[in-house]
Formats: sequence, structure tokens, C-alpha cells
Amino acid sequence: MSNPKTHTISINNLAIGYTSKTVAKNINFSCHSGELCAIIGVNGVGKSTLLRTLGNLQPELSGSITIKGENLADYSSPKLAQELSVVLTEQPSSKNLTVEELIALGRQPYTNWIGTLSPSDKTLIQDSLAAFLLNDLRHNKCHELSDGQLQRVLIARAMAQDTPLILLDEPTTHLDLYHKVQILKLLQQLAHNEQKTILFTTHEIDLAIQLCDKILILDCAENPFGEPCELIEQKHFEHLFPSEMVVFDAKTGSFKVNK
Ligand SMILES: Nc1ncnc2c1ncn2[C@@H]1O[C@H](COP(=O)(O)OP(=O)(O)OP(=O)(O)O)[C@@H](O)[C@H]1O
Repeated sequence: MSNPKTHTISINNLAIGYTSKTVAKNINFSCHSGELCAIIGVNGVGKSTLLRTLGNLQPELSGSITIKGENLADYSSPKLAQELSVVLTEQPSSKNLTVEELIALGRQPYTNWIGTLSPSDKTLIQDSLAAFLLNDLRHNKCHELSDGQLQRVLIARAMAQDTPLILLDEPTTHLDLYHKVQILKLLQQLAHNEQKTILFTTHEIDLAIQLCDKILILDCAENPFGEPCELIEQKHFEHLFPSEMVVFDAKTGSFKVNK
């Protein structure tokens, strides 16, 4: 019998960085379908570099990345576009499109060479609009949207791309607390209801502890990975920041200012 919890992505002894320097090494973890996973760590530790490496946007320095058991490097671009979607922090160059048109671009890996949308493509676009609460904004130009609305559109486009794995770089930057929680809950629903594997970088550690199934802590040493409660029990959050400024309260699972 096949294991229903397949490893969508597995990372073994990965080192990441640039020709000029290694940013992080000794990274090991696996994410399953149906899981929402966060990558956290202090500024400059390598969260975005890791996400770009996993998204095949820059090469790894050493180690291996496998998606559904196959090496990332062995995927052709069209095949990878059906396995993996990436939502980056940069603003899209296509902001003159309407919300619906931008989300429809998510179907490009599946459409024919003139980009004709099939009935099932159209259904997925409508489902993505509805899931991310965008029906009322469907005809608005993307340059007319607030940061939070645009973030929902970019994630809805990834949902329309319908890949098993979705990678997002800081999807809640610039959002107020309500909209941060809204985005993270929508991502959680997408992972749990549609059995997607969703991996995102964030500085919202308290929210990640409450909403994520697993967390990777990039700490320049062990890079622990596990369920939030395991990481709390093992006291990994205590060492994240210098304790003269902020301390971790294991009872509430949140950080407090050291007054
Ligand atoms: N193109 C590049 N060439 C060389 N070094 C780079 C390049 N881009 C980033 N770096 C360096 O790599 C390190 C990791 O950067 P990265 O942006 O991945 O960190 P981060 O954890 O996402 O940071 P933040 O929390 O501030 O967004 C930093 O020291 C950064 O200066």
C-alpha cells in the first residue's frame, strides 16, 4: 500500500549561497502533502536564498533537493511548472492586467500554444477567485489594489497553477495583523483541504507557531525542523534572538520584550 503522506519535497545536507559565500549549510527536512510549513530565522540568515534555491531560481552549492523522489535539477522547465509554483516578494511586471487575467496566467503551463483556456482551466480560475475572496475585484486592474489584495491575487494565481508544491517568500510583508492572519489561514486551508504542500518564509514567528504544521528554524547551526510544539519543548526558540532584548515565553508560545 502506498503511503498517503508522500514526501513532496526532501532536502538533504543542502548548502546554499553564492559563488562569493556560503549562506547556510546542513539543511535537512522533508514536507508532506497537506502541510503548511514556515521557514524562520533572523535577518540575513538565508530564508529567501533557500526559497529561491528550492524554487530552482538559483543553484544549490551542494546537497540534494528532490521533488516527489526526483532530483530538482532533472526536471524540465515545463514539467517543473506543473509541480511547483513560486510567489516572490517582487511586484509582478504584469500589474496592468485585471485580477482575473493575472490569475488566468497560472494556467499557462497547461494551455496550448495560443493559450486557449479549457472549461476545466476556467473552473480552476473561478475557484481560485472565490477561495481568495476576489470575486468583487475580478475586473479591477492589479495596479489599483492594496498590498493585501495584490498578495491574495498572487497566491490565487499559484492556486490556479494547481501544483502540488507552492513556495512563497514573505507573503505577509506590509500587511496589518488582520490581513496577515487572513492570508495565513487561507494558505492553511489550501494546504489542508486541497492536500498542497506549502512552504513560506516569514518573520511572523508567533503566527507560524499557531498556524503551521511544521517550522524550519534557520539558525546557522543545527537548522532544526519539526512541529511547533516539539520545537518549543526542545527550547529552540529561546536561542533565536539575544535575550537582553526579547525572550520566548514557552507557556504562550510567543516572544516578549525583555523590559
Ligand atoms: N545576489 C547576492 N549575492 C551575494 N550575496 C547575497 C545576494 N543576495 C543576498 N545575499 C546575501 O545572502 C545572505 C542571505 O540573504 P537572504 O536575503 O537570503 O536572507 P533572509 O534571511 O531572507 O533575510 P531577511 O530576513 O532580511 O529578508 C545575506 O548576507 C545577503 O547579504
